[in-house]
Amino acid sequence: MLVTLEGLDGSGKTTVWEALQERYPDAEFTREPTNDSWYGDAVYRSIEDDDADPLAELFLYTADHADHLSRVIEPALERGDLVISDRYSDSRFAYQGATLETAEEHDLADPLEYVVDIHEPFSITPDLTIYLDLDPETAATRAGTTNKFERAEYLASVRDNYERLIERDPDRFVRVDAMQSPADVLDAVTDALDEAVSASR
Ligand SMILES: Nc1ncnc2c1ncn2[C@@H]1O[C@H](COP(=O)(O)OP(=O)(O)OP(=O)(O)O)[C@@H](O)[C@H]1O
Ligand SMILES: Cc1cn([C@H]2C[C@H](O)[C@@H](COP(=O)(O)O)O2)c(=O)[nH]c1=O
Repeated sequence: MLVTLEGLDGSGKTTVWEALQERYPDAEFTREPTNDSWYGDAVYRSIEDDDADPLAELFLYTADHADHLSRVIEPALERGDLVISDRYSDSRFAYQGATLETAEEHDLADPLEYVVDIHEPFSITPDLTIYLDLDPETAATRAGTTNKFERAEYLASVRDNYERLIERDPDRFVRVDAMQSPADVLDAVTDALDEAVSASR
């Protein structure tokens, strides 16, 4: 079973992902961008480059995703493991969808749909996606505005894209209010996860 954690920068995904490791010691915990491959290294270089071409950046993230799938996710799912990923393809749909929306050099009719279509032939849709919902201003403040993505105005359009994704596939998403205390957020995530894991047995 594949479970993903999604949300804006600073929404608390990594805090939750780390806490879940105690509760699910046998699960495969993983993340995107990956932090153990040269594909992930290339993505982190692009994140630091304010002038990166948005389409080139999309394909770097997508290359990292393809490697992540074949090297980590597919083998774990074949073993029957529970896989919990801190960010996954919805991050690309929401973030690169937003970046390409304002990219003057690339005139795509619907950038979010374009990014979804690129993934369609090879990617795996998560069984459950937990969306930590937070307003863009709080997200940018918590994230510390350390890279080009962590700005409230940009995060507002990323949030709109997450709403579109939830609307397209409401049964896959569980929305958790990320303004709650970390303990309450963790409780809500754990409830959703426990329920999905029991239902899959
Ligand atoms: N529920 C919460 N309430 C208040 N602060 C929180 C909460 N959850 C996490 N934080 C704090 O917000 C900051 C960002 O948290 P975290 O790194 O878990 O977010 P993230 O979604 O993984 O961010 P990013 O996508 O930028 O890596 C950290 O300082 C963390 O301690
Ligand atoms: C997977 C993925 C991530 N991003 C962005 C979101 C963040 O600002 C950075 C790094 O992620 P982290 O969780 O803060 O380490 O990358 C993106 O734009 N597109 C993606 O597919």
